[in-house]
Amino acid sequence: MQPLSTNRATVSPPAGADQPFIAARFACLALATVCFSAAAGLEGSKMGQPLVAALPGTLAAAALAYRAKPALALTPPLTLDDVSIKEAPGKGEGLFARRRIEKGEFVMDYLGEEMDDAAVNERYRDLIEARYLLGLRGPLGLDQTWVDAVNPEKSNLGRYINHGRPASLRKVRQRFPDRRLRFFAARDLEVGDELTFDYGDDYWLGRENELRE
Ligand SMILES: C[S@@+](CC[C@H](N)C(=O)[O-])C[C@H]1O[C@@H](n2cnc3c(N)ncnc32)[C@H](O)[C@@H]1O
Repeated sequence: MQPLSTNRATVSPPAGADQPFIAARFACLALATVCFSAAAGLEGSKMGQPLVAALPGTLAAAALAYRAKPALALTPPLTLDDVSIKEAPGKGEGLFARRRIEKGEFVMDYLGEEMDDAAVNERYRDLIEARYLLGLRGPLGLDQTWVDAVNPEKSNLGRYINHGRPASLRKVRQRFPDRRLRFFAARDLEVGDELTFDYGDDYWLGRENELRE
């Protein structure tokens, strides 16, 4: 887990920061395709053998390609130089752009206290009280890690991002090397635009009356 305090670093990320990851993904896929084609093109009538031989490498390259985007090092997260915390009518406080944020730019992760089911049950008798709690499912949805950003001292600016639909941020769920939710700009944001992500329908069950899209 990264440091949890609100990030006030002054470094601003360059625009279009997720383009290298898209390039990496395509490069890996291209490599996988080349390996596969080379193996499949080997002489002989037993096509099955080279195909089987190429399979592990192809799968590994495809997995790497799939994971490359979120797992590679990113530009620094946005700070209070780039965004501000302001009143968002009907939603409490929210996060707003202080400068133009370009589509594809890395915004930040959702950081907070990492908890297991037992810790969550101990903290909250009813999950409706858990307004800053995010569940990150593992492979096949078998286990779940919780991130609770209720404490501003143990979370980051991600806790101020309100729900929106359509959202101005795109979510990327990272599972490797650690589990986290990352935000990228889904479109160009102008100064004053609100940063939002889609919380999902489940979040609003029992809270329907509060919702302002
Ligand atoms: C993670 S917090 C977001 C930051 C919060 N607005 C604040 O002031 O700290 C989630 C809570 O914000 C409010 N909220 C977020 N998006 C909303 C929306 N679209 N409509 C109404 N309330 C919203 C709800 O109270 C929700 O439980």
